[in-house]
Amino acid sequence: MGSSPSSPNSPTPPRNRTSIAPSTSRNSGFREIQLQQPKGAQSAGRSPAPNSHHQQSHSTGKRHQVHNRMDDDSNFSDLSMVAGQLQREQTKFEFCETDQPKYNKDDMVLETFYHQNGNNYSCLYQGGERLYLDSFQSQDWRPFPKKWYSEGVLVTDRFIKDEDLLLDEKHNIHYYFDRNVGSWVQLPILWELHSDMVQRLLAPIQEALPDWKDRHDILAALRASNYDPQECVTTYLTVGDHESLRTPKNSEDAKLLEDREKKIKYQQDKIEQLKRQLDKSHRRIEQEITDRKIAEKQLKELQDELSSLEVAAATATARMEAMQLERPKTARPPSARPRTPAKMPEPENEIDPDTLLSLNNTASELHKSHIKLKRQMKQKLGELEQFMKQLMVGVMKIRLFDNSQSAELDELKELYRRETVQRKLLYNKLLELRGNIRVFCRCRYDKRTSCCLLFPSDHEVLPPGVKKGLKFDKVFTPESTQEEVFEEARPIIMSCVDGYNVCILAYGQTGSGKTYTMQGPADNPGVNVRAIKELLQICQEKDHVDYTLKASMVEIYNECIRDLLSSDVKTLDIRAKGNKINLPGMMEMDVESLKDIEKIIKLGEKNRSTAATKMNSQSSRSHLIFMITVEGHDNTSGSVSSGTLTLCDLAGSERVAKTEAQGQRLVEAAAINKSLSSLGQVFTALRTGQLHIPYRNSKLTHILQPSLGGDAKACVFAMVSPDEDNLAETISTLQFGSNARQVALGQAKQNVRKAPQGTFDTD
Ligand SMILES: Nc1ncnc2c1ncn2[C@@H]1O[C@H](COP(=O)(O)OP(=O)(O)OP(=O)(O)O)[C@@H](O)[C@H]1O
Repeated sequence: MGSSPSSPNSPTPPRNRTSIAPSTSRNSGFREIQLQQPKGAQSAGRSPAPNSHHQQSHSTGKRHQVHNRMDDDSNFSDLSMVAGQLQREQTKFEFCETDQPKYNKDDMVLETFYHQNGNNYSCLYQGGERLYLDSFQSQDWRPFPKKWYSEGVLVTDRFIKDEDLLLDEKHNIHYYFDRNVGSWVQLPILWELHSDMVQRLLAPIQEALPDWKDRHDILAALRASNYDPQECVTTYLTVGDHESLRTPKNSEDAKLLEDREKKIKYQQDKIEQLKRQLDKSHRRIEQEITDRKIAEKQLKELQDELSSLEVAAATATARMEAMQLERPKTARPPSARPRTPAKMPEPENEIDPDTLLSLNNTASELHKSHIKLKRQMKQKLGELEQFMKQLMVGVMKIRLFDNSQSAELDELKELYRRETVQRKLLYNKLLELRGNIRVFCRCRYDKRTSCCLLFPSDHEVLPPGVKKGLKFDKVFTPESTQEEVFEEARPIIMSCVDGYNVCILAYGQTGSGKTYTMQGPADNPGVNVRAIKELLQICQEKDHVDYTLKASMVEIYNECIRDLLSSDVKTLDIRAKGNKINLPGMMEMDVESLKDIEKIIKLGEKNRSTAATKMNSQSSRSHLIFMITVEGHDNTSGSVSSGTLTLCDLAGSERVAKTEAQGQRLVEAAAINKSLSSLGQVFTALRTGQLHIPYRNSKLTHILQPSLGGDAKACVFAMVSPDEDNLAETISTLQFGSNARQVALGQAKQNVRKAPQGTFDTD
């Protein structure tokens, strides 16, 4: 929409004020105009009051500086006269921007702008900004065009006070009660900053976090925390960086997310690098310790050798001295020996002087080698000492490095954790912006027939004979694979682990491929098995959280809920506890692996076909609902989260007339039609923001209430046939999907609490 008004407050007629009259203003330069509304006058076409109780209390509330004089009948004729004159003459007003009244900074003022072309608009003025309401139906506030200052008259109606405001908690939207027309009007988000209520909530946050100055940021965080200041502060402290609490601009969300992911990747790489360095240092320390052990061993060997040499030297010296003492006289110098050997035999213990000489030489050699060894030993000891010193310095250095690295590692881990939290916040924000209900269209593959539908883009389907294509979050053509289909549903599985109620359902006429998409053949499974596999994998990856998964399976046949996991396929009742649903006595089975799930699905299918045979019905005539509750106990924070994944294969949506159903088939068809049209009504009520959502109109919508309300995320598959013969059903399915796609659920709420509590209670 452009900046200039497309139309006045139309299709809603302008306010039904019958007269206006100028009077003198308190503020110079502003023409104060008194308004009068005749008794019983109502502005037709205004949105209905969301809460009649509030309406009543406000309509009797006190007025603030209002120039309306509702009871002053004496002005009536004067005012009528001036209004008539204004409209007749198409007055060229002289009012200009500088003429506006001097309101206080935080005043929130409701005004009416009377355009010279005869239309009038509700305006809001606050802190220098003025907005006008372009259409009551869309509640679309736009900046007040500057040129209008010379094209009409602005009239101060009233100052909006806290008691005039109403917070619609489901949608987090503030309304104010427009007493002049007796209806509620949505406030633009940023005006909340000026409401007394929001200011009261801002005060404790600013007191707790004085560094957090940007009030727009705080408001965004408050909205994200459901207006709970305590939760807002806790989130800020958990995340540790208020950047993450900023509501990013829609167009920048994806980029922000990408940046965060890059940062996380960078930090993960750095952690890896540090880990590698740490490993290297540990290996170095180990090597040095081994070297030291070898050196110590060598030293010990040298010492042993030295001591044995010392012993040998001492023994030799002693023997030599003893011999010298015993034979001093018998020993002769070699020169004195006779040239011919003497005939007399040598006495037995007389030692040959040569031997003595050689022994002497040996002793002196030994002595020399002893001295040499001692020297070497001393040198080696000095070297070893030096080496030990170096080793100690090395070990110290490595220890220091180790400490600093582990500190850095801790810091990086903390950063990583923060980034992950921020990524999650952004991711949820992105999902919210995309809408908590995502609707996909899938056209079944059929080799017997060509496809009658056109697919102008990945997001549009154009049936033959229809001028404008119907838009979806994604369109899957007959050639799309089961993997591609699941890829689009995958992101919400993560949300289930985080404590959100999540629902995936397939809607469409019989034979359009609902069961193929949800269940799929064994060798090419559909969304159900892939979703549960993903769920189990995510749960396994989070090692600080203990998860308990429980599965249950029910079918709704002729408005009767049957427990497919109980041996006697008993029927169940629904009990409601607020937004939560109990199915007393419903069988729940523990799930730890994919095998458990396969067994459960097999058991459910067996019981389903047995029940169908007994009832003489077909299984496709009932809605199949498979529920997995995921309860997580966080060992670090002690919090308990609980989410439910609901997988729903709806019964065929074909019309009774077309199937020419009779007897039991007619009863079945009527029950299916009732529940599917209730589902449509729920989507319509959510889309139009009705206060009452008719969940209880059918067992199907009642069971799905926790997954379709304001605190859930859902994926709807609108399944269509490629065959032209089924065109009427195809268009009806596409319209159903398109209707569901326009549903804007409120901010999804995480089910995180202190004490365990199941969404689907079986007691
Ligand atoms: N994308 C596809 N590729 C190949 N075959 C498909 C595809 N979609 C459906 N089929 C086949 O079309 C037939 C009908 O599909 P399916 O049983 O899933 O329809 P349905 O909508 O669940 O019907 P019902 O409402 O009766 O349960 C099956 O034989 C199925 O194998």
